[in-house]
Amino acid sequence: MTVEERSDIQGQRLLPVLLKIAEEVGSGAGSKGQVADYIPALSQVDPTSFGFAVAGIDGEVIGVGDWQTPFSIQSVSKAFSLALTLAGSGESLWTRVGREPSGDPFNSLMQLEHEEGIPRNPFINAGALVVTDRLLTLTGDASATVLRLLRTESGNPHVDFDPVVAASEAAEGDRNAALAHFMAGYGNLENPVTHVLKHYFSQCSIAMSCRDLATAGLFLARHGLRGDGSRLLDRRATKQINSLMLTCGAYDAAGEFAFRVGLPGKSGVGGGILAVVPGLCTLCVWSPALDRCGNSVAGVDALDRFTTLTGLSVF
Ligand SMILES: NC(=O)CC[C@H](N)C(=O)O
Repeated sequence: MTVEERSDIQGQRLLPVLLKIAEEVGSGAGSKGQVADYIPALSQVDPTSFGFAVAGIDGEVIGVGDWQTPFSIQSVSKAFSLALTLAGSGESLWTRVGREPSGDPFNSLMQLEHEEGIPRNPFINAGALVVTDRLLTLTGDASATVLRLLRTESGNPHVDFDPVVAASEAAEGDRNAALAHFMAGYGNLENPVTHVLKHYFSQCSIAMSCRDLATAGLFLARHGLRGDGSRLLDRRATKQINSLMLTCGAYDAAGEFAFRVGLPGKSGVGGGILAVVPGLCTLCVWSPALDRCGNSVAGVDALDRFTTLTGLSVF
């Protein structure tokens, strides 16, 4: 038996765990932390929202709370653009972006100057901009390629960009523009800054529910296999993405996330977190109130409790 064939998640067994977490954590969602307010579209989201979904590698999905409500996936999209880029161009990406935790905020410029335009990892904004740039060269339309993957793997053809969110990201995008121009100055972008930014903002604006995001991320739990059984990534690349999610997926709180949750995870300032139990399932939790590093307060708490209660962590 290979790891891909390990048993199903036995959703009925896990449902009481999710219900307990929804009661203990979800009921207090919004009481700690702040909803992202750098763009109006995100600041208007109800801070008390809480959803949690678990998707098994066989496709079974269970969830509680607002698990079917779409939210802005923001930086969770970075895991998918990285997967597509590694699938398309393999190892060559690693000459242009590093693999070490940054220890700095996700939109920091400081480190980029020290390291001469080579971002520390693909999950800080600078690194994600390089990944988007590569995907743009590879496909001609980076954000449409990410959207197509998310639609196909979630099985939901209605997953879409949110043009209002994308437009306000662009309107408030000076920091990301600075990062992109800076890297262009070091010769680390292949496409015009405006194109790269447009595709980056679009991929961040995609709206999805916990149900759809957990399902779409299952290739990370299936060692690279897509829902139809075809291969998106080889085992090695999938292992590498999961490893990066563990070490770099929660910005400058990645150490704290690994300490508490014990799983690869990627968070976004929309309040979503996608986590992976390799060989078994994916988890997606959403609650919009964030800590000072930009991670969902209730989301991290819920994942911490889930892995503790079930023993489903990589440790
Ligand atoms: N950490 C995030 O989710 C950041 C995404 C956001 N769109 C930005 O680029 O600032």
